[in-house]
Amino acid sequence: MLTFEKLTKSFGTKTAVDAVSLTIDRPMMVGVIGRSGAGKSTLLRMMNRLAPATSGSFTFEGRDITELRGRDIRAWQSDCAMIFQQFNLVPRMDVVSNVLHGTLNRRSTLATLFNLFPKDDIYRAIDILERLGIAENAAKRAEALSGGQQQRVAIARALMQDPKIILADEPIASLDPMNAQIVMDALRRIHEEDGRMILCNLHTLDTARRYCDRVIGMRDGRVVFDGTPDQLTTGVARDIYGAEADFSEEATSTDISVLNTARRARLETAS
Ligand SMILES: Nc1ncnc2c1ncn2[C@@H]1O[C@H](COP(=O)(O)OP(=O)(O)OP(=O)(O)O)[C@@H](O)[C@H]1O
Repeated sequence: MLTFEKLTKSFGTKTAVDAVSLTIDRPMMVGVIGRSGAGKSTLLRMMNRLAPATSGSFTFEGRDITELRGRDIRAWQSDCAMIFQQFNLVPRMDVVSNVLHGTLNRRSTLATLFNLFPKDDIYRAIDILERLGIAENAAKRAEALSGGQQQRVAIARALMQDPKIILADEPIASLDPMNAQIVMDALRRIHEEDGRMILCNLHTLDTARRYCDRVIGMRDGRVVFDGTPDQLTTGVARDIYGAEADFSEEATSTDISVLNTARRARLETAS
């Protein structure tokens, strides 16, 4: 269904993604983990065609996405929606208009200019907001919402495109543990209920283990692990993160109870 064949991206002499080859043969929730600079964002940006590949290919349902040009790239970006760590909403615009902007790729410039949206799209946007539990905020400015609510607006905007794939680049990195959980629960539900494929860059091991069907570990642009969450042992994680013997899983955790335990342990050691 989705195949990477020696997909590579270089910036000058730096190879950010180095000959990545893998296949994802059915819609699943895939977590991509690795330390900062491992190439996770660059991989997703190439998939979405926000960045062109230097070499290699990426095919979806038999179509080489790296070969697309112009209008075909925009059509692909509708099928393959992306959400970001910083939400990328229009802060002063109301929530429902932000969600409706998910339809920009299929609307005329004039309609966009005057913010004209078909009634059916408005109803659909509100339905999606309802599904994500934030419909009561539809008329508020995006900037008035909490981070977790804003990320759910961004997910709603992505769903408005009715995408086959959702790419999430560190979707919970700016959120507190409680909101992180709400956003990850929403993504998991969207995968399970709609059968959409979700690829999610994650900083934290426990989130990858808890929510993903498959985990891909990257190090220095290469895939160094590709397996199920239960194969992701501490030893494997240490290898992915290139960490020393003092590597601690808690350092990559967003789970409230794990954080509290780690904090307690640190306090006990200090006293
Ligand atoms: N536009 C760019 N120009 C030059 N180098 C870049 C560019 N984008 C990324 N890089 C480099 O490519 C490498 C991979 O970066 P990338 O952002 O993909 O890593 P990452 O795993 O997503 O890290 P993080 O978790 O910090 O976002 C890094 O060394 C980075 O400095």
